[in-house]
Amino acid sequence: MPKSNQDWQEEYNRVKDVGQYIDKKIQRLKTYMQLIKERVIDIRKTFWDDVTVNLTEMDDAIETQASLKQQAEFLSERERSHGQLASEMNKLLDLKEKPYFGRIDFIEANQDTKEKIYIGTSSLMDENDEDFLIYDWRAPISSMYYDYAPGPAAYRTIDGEIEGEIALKRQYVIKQGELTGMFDTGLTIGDQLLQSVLGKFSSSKMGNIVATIQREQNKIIRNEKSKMLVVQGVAGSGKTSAALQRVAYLLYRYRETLTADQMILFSPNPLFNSYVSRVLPDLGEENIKQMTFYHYVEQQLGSRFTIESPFEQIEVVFSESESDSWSRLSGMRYKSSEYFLNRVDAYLADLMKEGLQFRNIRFRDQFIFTKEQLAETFYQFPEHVSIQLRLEKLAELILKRLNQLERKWIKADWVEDEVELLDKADLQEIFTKVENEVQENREGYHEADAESYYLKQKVVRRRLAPLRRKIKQLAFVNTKRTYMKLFDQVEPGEGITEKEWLELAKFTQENLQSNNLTWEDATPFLYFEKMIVGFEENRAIKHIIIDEAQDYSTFQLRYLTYIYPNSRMTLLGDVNQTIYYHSLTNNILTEDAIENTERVTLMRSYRSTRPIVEFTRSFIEDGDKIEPFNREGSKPTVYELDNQTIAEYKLYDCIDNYLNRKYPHIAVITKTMDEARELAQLLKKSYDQVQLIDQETHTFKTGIHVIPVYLAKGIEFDGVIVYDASTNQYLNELERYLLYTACTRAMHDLTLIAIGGISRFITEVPTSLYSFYRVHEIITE
Ligand SMILES: Nc1ncnc2c1ncn2[C@@H]1O[C@H](COP(=O)(O)OP(=O)(O)OP(=O)(O)O)[C@@H](O)[C@H]1O
Repeated sequence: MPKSNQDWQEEYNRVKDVGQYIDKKIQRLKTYMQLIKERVIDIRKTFWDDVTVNLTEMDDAIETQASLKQQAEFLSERERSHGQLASEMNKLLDLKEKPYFGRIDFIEANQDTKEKIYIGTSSLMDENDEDFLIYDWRAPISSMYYDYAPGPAAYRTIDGEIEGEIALKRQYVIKQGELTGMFDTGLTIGDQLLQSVLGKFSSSKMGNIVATIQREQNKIIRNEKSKMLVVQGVAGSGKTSAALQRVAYLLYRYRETLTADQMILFSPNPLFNSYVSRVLPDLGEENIKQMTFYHYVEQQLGSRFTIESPFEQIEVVFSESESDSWSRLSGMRYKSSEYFLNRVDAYLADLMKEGLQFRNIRFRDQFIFTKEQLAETFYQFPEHVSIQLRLEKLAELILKRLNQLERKWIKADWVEDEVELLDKADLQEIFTKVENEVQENREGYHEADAESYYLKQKVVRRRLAPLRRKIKQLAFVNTKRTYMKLFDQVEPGEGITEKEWLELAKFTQENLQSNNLTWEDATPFLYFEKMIVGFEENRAIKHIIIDEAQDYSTFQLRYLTYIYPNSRMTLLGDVNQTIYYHSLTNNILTEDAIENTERVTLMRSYRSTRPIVEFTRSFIEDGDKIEPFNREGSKPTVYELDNQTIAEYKLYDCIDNYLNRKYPHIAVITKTMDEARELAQLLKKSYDQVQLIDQETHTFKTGIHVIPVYLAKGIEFDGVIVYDASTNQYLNELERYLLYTACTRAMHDLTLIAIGGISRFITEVPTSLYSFYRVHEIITE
């Protein structure tokens, strides 16, 4: 729709006017903040002047304490309000740059007036605090901007649905407070604007998408009803983006009852944490806690076990073959299956009757309870009493026994010896205690005896403290040994032969025996243990968001629902980007079993150019259903090269090409960590800014990244080189997904280099969709 000059002028002037008004507010706020700052400095300086310190009498001391408390509260209140004003200031500074990005003109049903709704990242009221100059993108009325084309429209408020008509929908390009472009749009929000946003170079930090949220993404962002929201979205469809805008939306929508520390994002790797860390602060919200599931398991079990990381497990998968007589692969699949979960649950039920393993409780080589005695007492409880309750009762009993023994040990010789080792502070504490008791004038009180008794008691209690702590933690039950015994029962079950089961049992038990936890055992073991000793529930968490959810097992999901019982869940993933072997057969995104679930599917891919999407979607089943966003670019290039020397030469060539295009983020994606390490070493000889990404890398910078595919999850690069895309690297089903994941990281350019024959997944792609070169030798001058 052509815009008239008058329209343009009016909009141009409005941006200027709003800008001036924001400037005025900034100045006012600055002055006010300066005042508060001076006051805070003043209070700090004169803090002690305003406190009356008098410690002579008890009453005076109490008064002093109250006066101190009052002064400290006053100071922290001022500091807090300075903090709030600083956040208000940040919002205003952002609005000054870009006050709004969209507008709808809405005529409410049965009313004549047309309301112009300008939409930005936060709201702004006029001078009289009466009208909105800008509406927050999360306000109920703003939802129509994302959901409707011009014509009939409606939005929901707490009082019900408001119907009406959108007379105009407009988008703005505002740079540094100046209007530089505007478009009147139809249903989809500004193909034109989206084109320009998506065509830009990548950034080290993901940006927000509030100006161009698409309708189907808006469904995810504003979903409020579902206890569980499952999003299956193709690569680059904006799952992570939608998830983060959803967090911002929920924080706004429930600002009275929900805070950032009540939400957790489970992310695929540490690098991803850094990559998405700016989205929420840029939207004026605090970041929420982010962690990987591995990190969580480490926190829980890391002090007792060496835990294999999920990435180490992937590397094992690459080196194993299913045709081996027994491979860990079948174990991985088995241990993450619903079947195994049921097996574990059945075993837990059996433990109510028999089989729970205990540890001897000893103190200084003396048995307090043997494991047999503990088992006997445990199984004397009625069968219906839960394991956890029985253990708690048992702990009480043990602690009681310890109290009795403590009195006996106080008289022991070793205690006498150790009293000599007590330090000054300990002695002082006991002397004061005795002094106080002397003052109580108890009859027959003997000071020296009391001192000696308390000193010995101190020695015994100190020595007993670790044991008491362990007993309170129910550490006298041997969960490891009990879990190991599960594998003594010969019961192969689904998809696993008896011979395989025996191998699997031996492998599991040997590992556990030496305190090594494979990744496939980590969650089942954790689940098993917590079912016995009790889950540490975190009832404060109200929302958890799981990105790359396709890689989670049923166990992991079940576990999370147990530890966050009050939480809603948002699961986002893509079955075609599965990187864990176990998920090939049990993918939670495709399971129907999850109850109370709402599902949303995203089929449009925004990250990559049309030619890249057309190429990559050919690798996967039903790929033709993936809709590319119409952004032009060159076709992916595939090189089939005879040997490594030529391949390396081509690699340099491609990197030079990408560098010439000034791509800020270039990735050389390998299959394994070893390959990445070797290549990074090689490339560092010729280029600055080469960064090897491993599982410890926490920050994402500009430059050339050499990265194994499984660590590139969730991240994007301007130009991607897949090295090496040969048939012996990408052959089986899991490798199909890996190749798809690697290629879909590319925004603008994609090159695949294969040493020897190209992968069968590439040969399945119609040749019209890529440029192909076979090179036997490189001729240089
Ligand atoms: N509505 C949108 N407006 C602008 N950019 C968008 C929009 N939706 C997605 N994008 C962009 O597309 C790219 C991919 O988005 P995102 O990483 O959220 O997708 P994803 O589905 O999580 O991808 P993957 O599963 O492949 O990691 C990002 O650069 C994001 O900014």
